[in-house]
Amino acid sequence: MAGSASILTFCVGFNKHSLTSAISFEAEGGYMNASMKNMRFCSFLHSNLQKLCYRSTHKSAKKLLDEVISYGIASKSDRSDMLNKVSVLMGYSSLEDLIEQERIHRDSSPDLKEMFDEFDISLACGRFPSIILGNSSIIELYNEQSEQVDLLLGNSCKGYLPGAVGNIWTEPNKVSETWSFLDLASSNVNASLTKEENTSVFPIDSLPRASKSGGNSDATPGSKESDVRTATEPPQVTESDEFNFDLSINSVPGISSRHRQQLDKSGFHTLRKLLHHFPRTYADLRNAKGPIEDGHYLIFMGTVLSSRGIKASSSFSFLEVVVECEVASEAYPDVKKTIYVHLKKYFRGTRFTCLPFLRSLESKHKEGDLVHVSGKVKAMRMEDHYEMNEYTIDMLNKEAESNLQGEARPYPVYPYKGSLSPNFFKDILLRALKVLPANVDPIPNDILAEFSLPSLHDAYWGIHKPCTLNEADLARKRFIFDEFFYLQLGRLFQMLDACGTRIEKDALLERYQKHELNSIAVDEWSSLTKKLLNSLPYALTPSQLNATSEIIWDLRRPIPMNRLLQGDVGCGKTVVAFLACMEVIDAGFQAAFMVPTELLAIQHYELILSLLENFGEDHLKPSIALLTGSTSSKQSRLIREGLLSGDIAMVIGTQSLIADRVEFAALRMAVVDEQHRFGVIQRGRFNNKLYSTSSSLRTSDSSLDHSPDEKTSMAPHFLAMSATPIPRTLALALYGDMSLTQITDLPPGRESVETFTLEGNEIGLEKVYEMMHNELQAGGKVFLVYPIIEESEQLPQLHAATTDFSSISAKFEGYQCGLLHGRMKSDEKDEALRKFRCGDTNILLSTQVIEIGVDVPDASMMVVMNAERMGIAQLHQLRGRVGRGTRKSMCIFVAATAGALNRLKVLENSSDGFFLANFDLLHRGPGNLLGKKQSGHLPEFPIARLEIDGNILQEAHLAALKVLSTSSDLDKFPKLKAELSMRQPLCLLGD
Ligand SMILES: Nc1ncnc2c1ncn2[C@@H]1O[C@H](COP(=O)(O)OP(=O)(O)OP(=O)(O)O)[C@@H](O)[C@H]1O
Repeated sequence: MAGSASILTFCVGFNKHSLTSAISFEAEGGYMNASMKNMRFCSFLHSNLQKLCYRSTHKSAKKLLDEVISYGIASKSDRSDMLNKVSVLMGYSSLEDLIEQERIHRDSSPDLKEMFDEFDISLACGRFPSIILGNSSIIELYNEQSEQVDLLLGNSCKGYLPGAVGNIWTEPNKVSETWSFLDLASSNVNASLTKEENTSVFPIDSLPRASKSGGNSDATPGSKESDVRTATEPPQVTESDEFNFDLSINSVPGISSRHRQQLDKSGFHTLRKLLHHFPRTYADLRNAKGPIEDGHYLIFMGTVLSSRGIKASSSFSFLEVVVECEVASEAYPDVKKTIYVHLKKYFRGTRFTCLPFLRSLESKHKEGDLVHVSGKVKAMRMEDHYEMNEYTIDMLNKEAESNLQGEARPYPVYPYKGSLSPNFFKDILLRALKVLPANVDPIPNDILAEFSLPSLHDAYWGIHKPCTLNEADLARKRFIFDEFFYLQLGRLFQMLDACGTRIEKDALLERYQKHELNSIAVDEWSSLTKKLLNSLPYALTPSQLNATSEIIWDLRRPIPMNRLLQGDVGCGKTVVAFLACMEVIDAGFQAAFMVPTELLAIQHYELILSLLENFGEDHLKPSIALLTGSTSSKQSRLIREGLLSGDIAMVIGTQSLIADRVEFAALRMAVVDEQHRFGVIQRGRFNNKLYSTSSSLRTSDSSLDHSPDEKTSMAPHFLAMSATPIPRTLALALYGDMSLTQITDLPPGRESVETFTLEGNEIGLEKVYEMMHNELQAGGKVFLVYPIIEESEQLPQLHAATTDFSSISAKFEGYQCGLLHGRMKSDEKDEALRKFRCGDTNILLSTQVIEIGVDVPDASMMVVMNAERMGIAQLHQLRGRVGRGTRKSMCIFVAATAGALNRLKVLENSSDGFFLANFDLLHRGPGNLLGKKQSGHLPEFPIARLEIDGNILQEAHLAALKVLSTSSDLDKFPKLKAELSMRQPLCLLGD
């Protein structure tokens, strides 16, 4: 969409979609370039909300109506809050959900898509592979809030915003009292740095560009620089020794004190911060070649013919700027013809009809000024005259002029930052570039050459002053590479730092570099491990065997394992982890197994006990304990004593395992199930539980590399498990130091779960109940999953487990219903699950507590209410609770609105957890895939996007390994070490 003007125009008649579009647009920054838009949106929202409230008799709806009156003057967070509530009132689970649905709706409706595409200036950059319009956010080194922060954080709202160029609506009522403010904020008409302003700084051309870098310079076609880059005066800083990216902005010559203050106010304190203010996109300054058709978004360059502020009536005025442009004639492409573009901007209100205001407006553009205009064209009556009511206009300087004559080069378009205009950035950045010494790159040349990267010097030039789009693209790749590279380098550096000896360091590096699998064959597994293997009622799948062998190989190494075991739901990870635990227990050590819920802890505990039953002789059985929040204090004291003395070999439990009071005699392995439900910090806490010697634990000759007596402190091996398959790139970003083991096959005999999506209206629910009846009659068991426990006033559209309990019981007479939710006591939950498992209950109404790990192999049907509230990966996890046995199973996702079904459809067609996790990553971003807890530990990548730049992350990982194999303490690369500590103070790295 181009602007709220157009959105509101087509929203005149109320329908749900128009309100959705407007809210979605507003939330995504509709207000962001001109705060006065809120007034307009506010009235629109209010009037439509009134209509909604007639339909809803709910008290909260009325209250919301009162609140929305103040939308226009509310703070950003309050506005966000209001939009959220309106979204919920409309039947969406949240504002984010509304945007998601809106996007899907738009994508699936050709008409709407066309309408949106029409405004999409990404068309102008379609040929530009990696710079994505509106997505290259401003680098925030200091994290201060930019004026242009979207209402919604999160990725869901990015990706189809047209950005400043497309946003046009101007509501003059809020134009600042001082008209001088107008050029900066009153519209999207980009405030140009006027010639007068330019006089306060030295002429750019007097500043030299440092000579071309000595790095991998031939990777960048940067040699075709125009004369503006030539040197005539000595630079302020050219010696790379003296140079530092974190120098104050004062090192850039020729900045007036006013501009310095403005820069400072906008957070540009250092050269690095300034240089990382990247262009939002690049425009092609050559005038349109193809036919000029109504409604097309086009870019022209030309000279201003006239600029007039016209009073049309006592309360109505407009500005008309006419730009003369030369374009290729349609009939004869080689022949030029002249066209006239009329840029029009309207003002309503008596204040805007007075002469000084109009004069001030027209003086912004002078006759003969070279300008670059872009916007939606509409033919006027006169031939070769076109109108643009939604436009941006940029003043061009000499450089652009010379470009026009010579070879066209991409024209960088910068985002506004505070009161600083795009043109100001063009100017100041050119000055900053000129003080860059050629040899500033901390990354060694051979690494640059190996990964075909331009030097840093060339990359800065390439991104700010590219000669070609490829050059800009390559430069952008370099900056993404840097973001990933320093992250990986920091993590690996810290890991190596923790290794005591050279041998350990080499072993660690070798492990990362070797791609072939290292594994220990079953014959060589310890006797206890083999005993457990033989006690299993089934044979391991090839994948399970491989995974166990790989883990055991790691366990026999002198350095702590750090491995992520992942596989689809129900693939049998638990038993692999148990086998690994047996391996360390056999060697005389202890193992801890941490799971996110008590229910799961009990389930695992019961499973291992039942497997140990088959062991026969008692004295060979390791002693195993269960420790959760519900364990009585007496019992938990006994367990803690047992762990400290070494009498207990393995403990299964919840987060209580990492409580300070729990100490181990010889903890050698920590397993964390559903790793991403815990923060990375909790994982790190196991490392504090270093073992000390405990000969009492020794039950056989150790096959591990050394016994506890030989070494007194080593962090335990760490095995994380995840059934939300984390795409490899994400895993690398989250845990740069982790090895990955994947279980790729499912136990034999599993049939895929037949999946349906249905709208939760009366007809839909009747259908669901009918299917449930059929399943129960056929002897099946049904999970009925709810988003909340009790009905809530705030969330009237959500089904609730306890509320539905009696109606479901009545509906399914003759069948027993059970209830399971997080507010029940531990033994009540356990009992509810037990009854369901043994068949005493046939329907289990539950909340998402069952999402993780609950294993009832003969449960054959699942119905998920308000499925629209959950992510795809999460729904897949839930679905994994059925189809775990050999019985044919089915899953129904019920969504509150028809619109929400589209997103869920992917689950009907795929049961591949890796595919679905990738889908979630692409559509909702890493934050949503991982959930709040874990995504909080995701590093910030200002320009890289994990979901599409994954290959660069892999390269960065390899490059970091390469550097550290040459010099594990980075002493051979002092510049790199300095840069690393600048970017990521080493004490803050890792966990
Ligand atoms: N090789 C196998 N052959 C047959 N059944 C198996 C095999 N491995 C595991 N199972 C069974 O498959 C079911 C799922 O196993 P498990 O609970 O270990 O899976 P999981 O990967 O941890 O799943 P989730 O992530 O959903 O918790 C269990 O009932 C288990 O007994």
